[in-house]
Amino acid sequence: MTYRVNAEEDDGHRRRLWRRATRVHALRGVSLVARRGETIGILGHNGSGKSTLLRIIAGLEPPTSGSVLATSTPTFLGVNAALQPELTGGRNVRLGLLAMGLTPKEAEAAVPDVLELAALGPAIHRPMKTYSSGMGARLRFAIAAAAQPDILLIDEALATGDAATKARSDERMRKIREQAGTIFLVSHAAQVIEEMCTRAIWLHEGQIISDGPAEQTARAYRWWAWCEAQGDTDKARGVLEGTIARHTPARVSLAEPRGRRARRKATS
Ligand SMILES: Nc1ncnc2c1ncn2[C@@H]1O[C@H](COP(=O)(O)OP(=O)(O)OP(=O)(O)O)[C@@H](O)[C@H]1O
Repeated sequence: MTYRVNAEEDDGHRRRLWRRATRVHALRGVSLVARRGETIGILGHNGSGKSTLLRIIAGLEPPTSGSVLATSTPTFLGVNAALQPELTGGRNVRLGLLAMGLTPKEAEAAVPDVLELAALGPAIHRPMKTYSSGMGARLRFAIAAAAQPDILLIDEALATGDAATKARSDERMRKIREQAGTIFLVSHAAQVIEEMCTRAIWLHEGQIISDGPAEQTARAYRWWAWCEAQGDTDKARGVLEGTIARHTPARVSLAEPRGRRARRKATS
């Protein structure tokens, strides 16, 4: 996935500045197969391409090359765009549910569950712009959790909230996981990925450098992130190089569905 952007450049002495069209390679050569029953965590540092990958899977952005094939429409648990800061939490619940594709009847039926999970008390009657970031995150997560799609995409929804919220949302996540066929979960928190996922993918500078059991991938990522945070760049580089050396890129080849091939043979 390549973005075309206008970037500013100088001549090295900062005397002159000009804008030049340039390319950002957000993802490179990413191939993967996700199976029913998998909860796939996506890890990577800032700008590594996690959100871009999710947006492409969701169909919100067309990839520069390649394609996404899915058995049903992947649904993004992200309702930020639909919510209105001027409206109360309660009104935003209805708005968010409709924005996620529920019918007015389904939305009305889902409201009590959402309010219970958000647990905002009387604050639910206040405009959303008066909420703390944790309260806003709780409301967004509760709205998002009301959807029960077969392929579910979650971007950082679990990273916020106090301990009580986390316990409630973990419980809700478990239920969502039981109902959904496949889940993709983006998070910076390797521990969340380790606890919630069956498989994890580590993206580094737009490339998959590790794809395997969640515990194994998340631990390697956590070790690398810790070395980076300590400023131990040699050790961090060692972890990165070791991870890349151990990784065997997936060779994805898509066979034509049997029925169609058989039909084509029969008619040719
Ligand atoms: N609309 C866009 N136009 C231009 N560049 C973009 C756009 N969206 C993302 N990028 C670039 O693509 C790269 C990957 O971005 P992306 O948001 O996917 O990373 P991320 O891993 O989700 O980051 P973070 O953890 O900080 O949210 C970054 O270099 C980013 O600047």
